[in-house]
Amino acid sequence: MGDLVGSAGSGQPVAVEGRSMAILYGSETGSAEDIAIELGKMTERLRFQTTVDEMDGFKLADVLHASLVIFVTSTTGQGDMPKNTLKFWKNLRREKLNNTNCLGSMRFAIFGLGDSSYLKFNWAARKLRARLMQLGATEFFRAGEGDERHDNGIDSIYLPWSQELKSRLLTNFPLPPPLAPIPDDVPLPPKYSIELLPKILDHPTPAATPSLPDGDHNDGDDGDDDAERRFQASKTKSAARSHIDHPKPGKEQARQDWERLKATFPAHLARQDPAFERVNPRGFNTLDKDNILKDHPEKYLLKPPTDQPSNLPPQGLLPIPNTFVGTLTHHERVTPPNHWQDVRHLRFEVPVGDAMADISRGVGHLTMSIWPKNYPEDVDDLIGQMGWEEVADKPLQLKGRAPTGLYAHNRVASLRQLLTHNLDITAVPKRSFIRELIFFTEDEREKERLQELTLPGNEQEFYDYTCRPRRTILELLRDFKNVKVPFGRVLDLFPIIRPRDFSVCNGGSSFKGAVKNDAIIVEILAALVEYKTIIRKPRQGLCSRYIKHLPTGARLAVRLKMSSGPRLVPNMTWAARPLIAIATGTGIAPIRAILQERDSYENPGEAVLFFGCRNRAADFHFEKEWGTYEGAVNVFPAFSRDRIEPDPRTTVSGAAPTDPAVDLSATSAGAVQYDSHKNYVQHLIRKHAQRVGFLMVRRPIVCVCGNAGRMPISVRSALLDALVISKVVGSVGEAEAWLTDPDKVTFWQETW
Ligand SMILES: Cc1cc2nc3c(=O)[nH]c(=O)nc-3n(C[C@H](O)[C@H](O)[C@H](O)COP(=O)(O)O)c2cc1C
Repeated sequence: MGDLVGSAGSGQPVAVEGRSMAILYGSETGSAEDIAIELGKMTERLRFQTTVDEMDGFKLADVLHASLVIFVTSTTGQGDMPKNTLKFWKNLRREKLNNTNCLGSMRFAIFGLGDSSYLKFNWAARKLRARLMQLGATEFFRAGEGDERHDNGIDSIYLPWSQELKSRLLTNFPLPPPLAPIPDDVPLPPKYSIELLPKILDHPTPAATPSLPDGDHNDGDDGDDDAERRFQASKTKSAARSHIDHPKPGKEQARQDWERLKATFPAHLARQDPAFERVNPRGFNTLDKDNILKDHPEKYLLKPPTDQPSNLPPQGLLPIPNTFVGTLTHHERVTPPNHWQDVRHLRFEVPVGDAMADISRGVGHLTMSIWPKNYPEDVDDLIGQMGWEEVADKPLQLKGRAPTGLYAHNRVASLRQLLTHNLDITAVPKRSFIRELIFFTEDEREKERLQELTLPGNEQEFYDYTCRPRRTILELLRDFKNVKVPFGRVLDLFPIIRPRDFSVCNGGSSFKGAVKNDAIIVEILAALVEYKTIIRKPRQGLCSRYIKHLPTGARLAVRLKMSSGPRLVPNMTWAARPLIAIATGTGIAPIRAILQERDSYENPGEAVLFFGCRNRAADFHFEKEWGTYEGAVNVFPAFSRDRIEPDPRTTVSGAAPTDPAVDLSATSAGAVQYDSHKNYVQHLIRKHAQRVGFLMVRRPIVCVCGNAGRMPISVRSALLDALVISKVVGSVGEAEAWLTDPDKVTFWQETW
């Protein structure tokens, strides 16, 4: 971290010497990372020399060089730290640091992201904060705890917190006169650099993607070596269509882009110019507030998703570290065609080679990550909108640091390849994205509208325009037609495609029933995300659309990792413990894996499964399987949309199937009419309270998987009631203590 850097268009340096800020994040699915990036932009404007990276990207010693440190972390698993913090966290927890006051010089602030439906709300941030203070660090600003359960999600807490933090920084860390913060309408210098290479790609078609060399282990060959080699090698091949281009040298191109950018400002001057309206005689209807916010579906060129798009995303494997090459061997829609939800059962054959022993240890507890890709029609669309046709298929070299999670062979890719494999052009735009667009349009109305959408106080408007209709970046760019992003800025602007994690839904012999010795069979159950939004335009999640059309035989880079929390089937002793599983929808996936894994041991313990779905006929997943397990698995399905009637198949043989006359006065719900009108898992838990109580005193494993939100809260309350109803304890307070005592119950929740 060093001297003055760059210039922010005012002739003044961007950062002040010795005024440095390290922003360290821990994130599983990107929310904490987005916040860290946004905070980074804020502190850059306050002229802190700012570095934003995941915690594991920092060495503890380096962090101490920063004047101030901001930590942003989500909580995952059961109150656990996110994966990209584990190295840093381990370092911080070393015993030899105890009583050393080694962080005595650190001044920090922390923002946590969590979900209050979890038992251990925001525990990662709390644990981290406690340890930092224990090692002598000083908190310079109060901790913030965002909660997904709030009306506007994390923003409800984050926005006021960050505004207050900004004021505090301005007051407590004043800038030396005559410096002032960089105004919001002056662009910040680019962070990432890509330059044109003076050769064309050997496969300049939309479908062109680099492919892996031999072998099935995807090693993530992401080195910096000899970027030209591949192009040289293809020279003869592509001679017929090759032409020598003379692009500007990268630095010169970047400088020109930068000058052009700066020239579009300051915005307020243009806005005040009365001639502006005259030189823009075309109507601004599409940008008028009413049109933008009310939205007219017919404005969009996007066709509703068809069942078989003509042009599928290209196959081809990115050099993603620690991945294997999985081949799709089975792909089936398991819900009827007329059912509202499209759920897919996919099976992959994955040669894992030497990693077999490691992976086998995690069976029953694994997730599989898949990196989705964009469709060629969307990529073409964006290239057209931005006017990138000339450069779209030319090789680009990534210089310096690349954004976290961006993978390209030898750091060379065409713009089309980046847009296809790396950049999430159909994500719902974040506030920081919209704010950046202001710098890329010369149309004053557009600038003004973009600004309005991001102003503090306009959260509802922002939310109505982006999240509620789940508008995509592509669609937003169609609304703001004059936004032209220089291709060299794509890495600064567009989010990176993140892998989507799916719980592996098989275990035991089904998992290890290998075709070859070093191959395993991995199955997932994927509910495709398809929305009908308030603007009546059907929407699909990026990964859902990708999976929907994946043909059998497709080869994908997949990563297998252990879910967080305790391993639930590590050995025979654990397999023999009772299991109380509660799942809704595709939350059944990890439960099935656990049941199959338990079944591979002799004498697995008794299991009860409360499974919530809509209809027996539509989404009672794996119905036919439940009777085939060796161990006792008693399944109590709760069909929320079917007529409720006693079903002999759902009762426990030999055990009390229904409640006796119970005294409900001590339960949380008082006199609960638990199964008179509704049929959800929580009602069945109360109904079968005696069975639940019977298992609760036998040191069970309790798993809750499925939808986040009300479900885990209601289930918890029902479990507490079951403990009271079955007279295991005398009050809800005692039940609470029972459920949270790790010596009595192992509690595991995975909801999303
Ligand atoms: C599998 C899973 C486990 C979670 N566990 C917890 C938890 O124990 N405590 C909590 O407060 N939030 C928990 N959350 C909520 C996340 O912290 C929250 O959604 C956050 O915004 C995610 O941020 P990220 O995308 O940066 O990881 C969990 C979320 C998921 C999907």
